[in-house]
Amino acid sequence: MSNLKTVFNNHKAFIPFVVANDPDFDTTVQNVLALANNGADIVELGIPFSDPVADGPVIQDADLRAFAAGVTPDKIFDIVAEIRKQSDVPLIFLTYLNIVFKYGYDAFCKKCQTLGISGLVIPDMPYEERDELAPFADKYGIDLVPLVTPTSGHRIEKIAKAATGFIYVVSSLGITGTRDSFSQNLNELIADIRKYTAVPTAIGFGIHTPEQAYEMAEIADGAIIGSAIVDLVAKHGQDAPKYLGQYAKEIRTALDNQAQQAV
Ligand SMILES: O=P(O)(O)OC[C@@H](O)[C@@H](O)c1c[nH]c2ccccc12
Repeated sequence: MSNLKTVFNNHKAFIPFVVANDPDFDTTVQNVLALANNGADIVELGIPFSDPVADGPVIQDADLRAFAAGVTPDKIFDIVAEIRKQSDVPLIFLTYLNIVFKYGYDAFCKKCQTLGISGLVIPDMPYEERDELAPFADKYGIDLVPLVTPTSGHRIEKIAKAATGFIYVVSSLGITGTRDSFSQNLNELIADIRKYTAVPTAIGFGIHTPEQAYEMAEIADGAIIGSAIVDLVAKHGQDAPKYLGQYAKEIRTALDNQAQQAV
């Protein structure tokens, strides 16, 4: 098991997402450092994929920019190595299963351990198929962070009982992208998860304002933000680190205010 769970101790976690190699190698490194230095607890690095079925247009476009700049899994490992020279912020990969399969389960997980990648979020790997990868993740101490959605229903028990690191609670049905409202049943969903595990929960999908982050932190242990950040990268290109830093500060403040309220 990795260091992920401890991030949540007495703290609302901020988990931003960026696409690796968008728009290039150096900017990705600087973006992650800007997020880490301004309040991110875990940074989720997206590995671009040709058929990202769970992703909306903002992240699809970022994947295309990353491909245009020549991304490969090994280049992403080099990005992580560069980040590691300057930061020990916990990192996780968001990747589709085919990337890991093609690289080789053992080789991929081993590389993650070497570079200090704490966990993997794999949206197209259902619970029922995790046994293929789980032995390798366990061998190298990598958490497989599962997704629970508003339609997980009776599957929540087994998903929660097998979870390590944290549980990614999907705020609403559909694909990634900013939204103005979320599923009405998030409180019940999280109460259901908590019947089976003490592993922390973080909500993602659609969050973009500090107010929404605050609201999600009332319900869960953390907030995950992707498209809003990727959108800043699209707008500002190589100047993005500055904007990501400012944005991270705003979200950090909102989450800390919520935690204060809760005391
Ligand atoms: O972009 P949003 O709506 O803020 O959602 C988080 C998200 O970007 C990130 O966690 C993510 C990117 N691609 C995914 C695919 C599936 C699940 C989650 C993701």
